[in-house]
Amino acid sequence: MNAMKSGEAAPLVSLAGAGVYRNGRWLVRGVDFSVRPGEIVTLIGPNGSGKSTSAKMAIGVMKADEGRVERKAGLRVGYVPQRLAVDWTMPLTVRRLMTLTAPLPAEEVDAALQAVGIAHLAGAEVQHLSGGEFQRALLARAMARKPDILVLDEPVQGVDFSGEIALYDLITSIRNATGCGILLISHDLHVVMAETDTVICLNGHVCCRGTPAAVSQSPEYMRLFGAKAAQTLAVYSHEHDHTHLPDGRVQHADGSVTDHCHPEDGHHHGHDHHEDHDHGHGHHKNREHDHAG
Ligand SMILES: Nc1ncnc2c1ncn2[C@@H]1O[C@H](COP(=O)(O)OP(=O)(O)OP(=O)(O)O)[C@@H](O)[C@H]1O
Repeated sequence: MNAMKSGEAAPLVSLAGAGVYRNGRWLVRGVDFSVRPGEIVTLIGPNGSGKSTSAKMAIGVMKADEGRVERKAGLRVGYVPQRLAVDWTMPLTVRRLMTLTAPLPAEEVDAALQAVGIAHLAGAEVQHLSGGEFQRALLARAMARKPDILVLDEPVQGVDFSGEIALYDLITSIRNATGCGILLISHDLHVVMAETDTVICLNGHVCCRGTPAAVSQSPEYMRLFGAKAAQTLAVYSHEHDHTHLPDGRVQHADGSVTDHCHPEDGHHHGHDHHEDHDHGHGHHKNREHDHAG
């Protein structure tokens, strides 16, 4: 639990049993989570498991077809999508990128670039930026609008290990400085930002949720990743026992394919505050199912 977070603060966004249905199938169902001011929530899950869809539902970019999605009145959202719809054949400076979709006074552009450590690259062409510099430019662009919630879809894509640690440190310091809530989508199934308050693992539904295990504090982890990494990264250990195929059917761990998840599984069977790191989970019949919402 971090000092910035007020446990009493009303959620900025909250989803209850939310799902999206498109082109004859459910992309994701039964999604429950909320993000409060100062809180960091990380969505993980395999490709196509509904991470981006859930984040888009949370901020209203995609409409939920079931369940409830509530947002604080007047919520300001800073969204860094996985991909930008930009014509990369055209030269584009970092400064121009900052004002591409909405005007921003020059001094605010400079301040935002300064805050993410790339003030010296204001005149550089976006095409020439490294992966880490590009993600910083996108962060600056989102932060310049002083959002209540920052939604980052895979912010460490194309970034090496040390760059990843530096970016997570930056995200933490942005949270500490502004108190904004952060909804992060991670491409890594098992290693998440240590500052994460809640990990939500999606697999077409909420598969499990919990805090990142405190293994990052363990001597073994420090030996493996180094002390600096151990401060920033934590392991979230779990197993998936089934995969949702693109045609809507479900492939189970034994290779069998059925039309649905097993009926007793429900759409989501979270076991809150899953903190043991050796203990995988599956669709065990005797496990407590989370059908809230
Ligand atoms: N607008 C849409 N219309 C129809 N299907 C969609 C739409 N957006 C996403 N999908 C499908 O929904 C599923 C979930 O996609 P989503 O992008 O949420 O997954 P993800 O977990 O973020 O995946 P990745 O890790 O690959 O980014 C995918 O099968 C995708 O093809």
